[in-house]
Amino acid sequence: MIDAHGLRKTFTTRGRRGAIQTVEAVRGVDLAVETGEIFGVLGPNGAGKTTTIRMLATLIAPDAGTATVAGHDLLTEPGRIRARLGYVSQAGGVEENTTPRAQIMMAARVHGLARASEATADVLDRFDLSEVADRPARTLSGGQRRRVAIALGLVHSPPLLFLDEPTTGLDPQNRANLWNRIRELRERGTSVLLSTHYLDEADALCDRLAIIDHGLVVAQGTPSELKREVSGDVVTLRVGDPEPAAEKLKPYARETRVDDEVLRVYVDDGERALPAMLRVLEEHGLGLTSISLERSTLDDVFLAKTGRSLRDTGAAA
Ligand SMILES: Nc1ncnc2c1ncn2[C@@H]1O[C@H](COP(=O)(O)OP(=O)(O)OP(=O)(O)O)[C@@H](O)[C@H]1O
Repeated sequence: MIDAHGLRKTFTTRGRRGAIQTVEAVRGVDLAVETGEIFGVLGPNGAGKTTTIRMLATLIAPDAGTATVAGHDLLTEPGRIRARLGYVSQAGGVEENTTPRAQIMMAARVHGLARASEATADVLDRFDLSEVADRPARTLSGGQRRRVAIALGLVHSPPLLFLDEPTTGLDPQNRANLWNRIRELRERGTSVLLSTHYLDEADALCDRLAIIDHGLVVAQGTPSELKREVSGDVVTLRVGDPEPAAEKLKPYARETRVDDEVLRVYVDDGERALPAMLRVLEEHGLGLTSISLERSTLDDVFLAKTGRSLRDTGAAA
């Protein structure tokens, strides 16, 4: 759905005293998004997420690089791409004094839909907005307003939807609700590219993701691939005699470590290794008092790739 190579964008602005400042917002981004997946661009504030999305959505022209988006060339066929995508900005583009129905209907007409009112009613229904559809948008809750913004981007049923930080500022319940709506989109075959600075969102919602920092992709893959690559999981066991237990568990481990009565087993995929490890301990009569599994997080990946924690960059986790 998206295949981008070497995208770059530098902004030039004039400071207060007229001095020219340049910001290299995106410094060579490669991205590949498959059809029908939820792809996340994860990074701290200012990493270049919005700029990347805006280039792929044909809203700003890249300084360098090439991309195919929804089957068309970004540089030579932006109009064709535009007809096949939906774009929801961070601000959302919802007009306070107009009703959701009127705004969505207008968007449907702009897209030239023959059955604009049916398409509007359908998208309002899918996003659980029918009951509030005829009130001015300013009277809606934050979660409802965000759903209106997404409905606006979706009324023409595009195969590709861009969502720029869709859940920022929402409470946990509204975030979970929106995650489910986004999953439903995937089930209908829509490809979704979203940006986020939430680690848990990237982990729980995205099929694959690119971690971006200072305008560069520092890692790309499924959440579990990325986590496995950098650190794997740790199984901590308390056993009567840890040394022989460590010996028996070596075939399952990258590394084992014994500290007093505690045995730590470093594995690639803890969830898979755990049943086999338990079987081995039982077979050899190595009495187990407790066992716990600590999984690595995407923050461990960010730390390994950039030398700092995403939590410490000021981004909420
Ligand atoms: N129009 C612009 N003019 C000048 N600088 C810009 C412009 N747009 C973005 N930038 C700068 O480019 C860098 C990347 O910004 P961008 O908005 O792409 O980051 P982001 O990862 O989306 O951040 P956030 O999570 O805060 O939205 C930042 O340093 C930003 O200040």
